[in-house]
Amino acid sequence: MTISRARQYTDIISAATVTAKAPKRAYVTFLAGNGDYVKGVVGLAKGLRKVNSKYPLVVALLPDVPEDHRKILVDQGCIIREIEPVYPPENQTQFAMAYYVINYSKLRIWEFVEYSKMIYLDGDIQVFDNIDHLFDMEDGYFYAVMDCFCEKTWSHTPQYKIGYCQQCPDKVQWPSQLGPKPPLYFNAGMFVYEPSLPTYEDLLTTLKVTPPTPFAEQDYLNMYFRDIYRPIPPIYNLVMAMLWRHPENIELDKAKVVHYCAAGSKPWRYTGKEDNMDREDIKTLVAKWWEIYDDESLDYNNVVASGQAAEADEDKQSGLQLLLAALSKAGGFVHRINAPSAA
Ligand SMILES: O=c1ccn([C@@H]2O[C@H](COP(=O)(O)OP(=O)(O)O)[C@@H](O)[C@H]2O)c(=O)[nH]1
Ligand SMILES: OC[C@H]1O[C@H](O[C@@H]2[C@@H](O)[C@H](O)[C@@H](O)[C@H](O)[C@@H]2O)[C@H](O)[C@@H](O)[C@H]1O
Ligand SMILES: [Mn+2]
Repeated sequence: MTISRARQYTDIISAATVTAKAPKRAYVTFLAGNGDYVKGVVGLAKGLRKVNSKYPLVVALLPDVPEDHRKILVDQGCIIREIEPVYPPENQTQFAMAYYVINYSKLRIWEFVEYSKMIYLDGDIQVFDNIDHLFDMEDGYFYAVMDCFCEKTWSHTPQYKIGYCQQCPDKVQWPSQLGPKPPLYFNAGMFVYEPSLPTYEDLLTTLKVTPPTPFAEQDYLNMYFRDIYRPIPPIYNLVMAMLWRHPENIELDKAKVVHYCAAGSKPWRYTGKEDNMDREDIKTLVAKWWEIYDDESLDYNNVVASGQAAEADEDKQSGLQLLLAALSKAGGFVHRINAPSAA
């Protein structure tokens, strides 16, 4: 084989290895409307930066998110991806919250197949400790934290009516006359999943023939992934109501992810007037959220600038070392520079 042919093969192999990149991972959140949830997403982006997460934050946003909000997110280092809304079939359902109807649009994130694995986080979530290790959990499952049925948002359900909650299954036994105990049910504000086009297509097709229910896409995702759902500890999604509903299941100081989903707990709208919002732990969690949101050192441009400054400094240092090394070849000169000054 001639040299040039061997060289050709080497070039092809090196090109192939470059293109066969390691599978990509990212966090992803969802943003709709022109309201103040954009503050939640900015807070989340800064929180992930503060815990030195290795992966970027993708924001799946609806067409109604205004240009100035998109710029804010790009300036915070987010990767924005516009998605089309997903609506459930025509229905008379009374959603637990009227705006939940837009949450079906979250289903678009299964189309982000340039990523092999993603962690979805609601915009009203903050990450206080690094959770990158969750990406290394076994593939082929849907990981999320179990929800709680005790808030009045669940008053439409049989479990609420009889006082049953999966967080304390022995407190009120599930009566056999109501049929089988409900399967484990997760909160859809945080989950670890693998984007996949076949799953994406099937999610949208199945949705067309699935009557909507009060918790909208959360109910739907629970039904759809029921067979591969694996519960993960509540430290990965502290559903706020757990603090007063099941304090025995919570170790607040160990919570890595806090979900500001209780009524009145959204930090950017917090007044402290709603039920439970005057609790000291809630006030502390809201203050912790604002500490990150207001921390300018966590702004993407400042982090990049300080990184560039450090790099420039490093370059300067290594440049100086190179210069000194070159000079040392000139014999002795460097000793005078390095020689400790006579005390
Ligand atoms: O006006 C809205 C309402 C919701 N969301 C997004 O949809 C998610 C789910 O809604 P929310 O967190 O309010 O539901 P909860 O967890 O409080 O039930 C939010 O976190 C946001 O990411 C949004 O961007 N704009
Ligand atoms: O569209 C349905 C939503 O349902 C869930 O929120 C609920 C749920 O957590 C209840 O258990 C609480 O009682 C309630 O306060 C809270 O709003 C998800 O957090 C959210 O992302 C989204 O899927
Ligand atoms: Mn939420």
